[in-house]
Amino acid sequence: MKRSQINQAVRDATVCFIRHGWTLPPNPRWDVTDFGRDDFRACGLVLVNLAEEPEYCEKLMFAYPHQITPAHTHRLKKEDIICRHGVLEVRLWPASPEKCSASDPPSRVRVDGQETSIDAGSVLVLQAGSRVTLEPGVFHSFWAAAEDTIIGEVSTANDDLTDNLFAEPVSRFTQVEEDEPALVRLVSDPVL
Ligand SMILES: O=C(CO)[C@@H](O)[C@H](O)CO
Repeated sequence: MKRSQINQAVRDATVCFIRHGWTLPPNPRWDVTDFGRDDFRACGLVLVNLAEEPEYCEKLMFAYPHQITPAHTHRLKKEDIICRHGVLEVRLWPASPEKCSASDPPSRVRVDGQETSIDAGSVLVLQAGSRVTLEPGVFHSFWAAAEDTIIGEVSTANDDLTDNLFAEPVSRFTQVEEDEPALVRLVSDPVL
């Protein structure tokens, strides 16, 4: 990604967070990625790592409408993905998507704490305030289905270097092309 695109995404996410009352801490830990696909508006995510403790983590995320986070699961992390504002759509598979078929028995996930049956590859629509609880091994892909969608994540330990298993080859962190000065430092930027 170009640094100018990253700067614009940080500005757009900041405006959206402020507009809906999500005040960031000083020196937020920004993470902006196109998952190596080089088509950020179609595939990408803006994240702020709010808490990064060994026992628990929290993130605040922003996605443009229909911008997708590609199908992945986690080796160890259990997480709640939360729609904080707007509408969030989450596609779920009990295992790697290419191993699932429509005839598989429905799997159980918890939505707002309630066990729910869901067919492999079907889409959950989360309205603001709702969350889905994902155990390690459950593949998920998500996107914003409305303007100003703000996404929360509360989880066990997060390690984006080693814990993501993507269904298709992607690169978790983007390669940055420096075309203007950086507005913020990303978690993936080299330490100077
Ligand atoms: O786990 C998630 C979303 O499910 C993010 O925290 C990761 O950073 C995506 O790679």
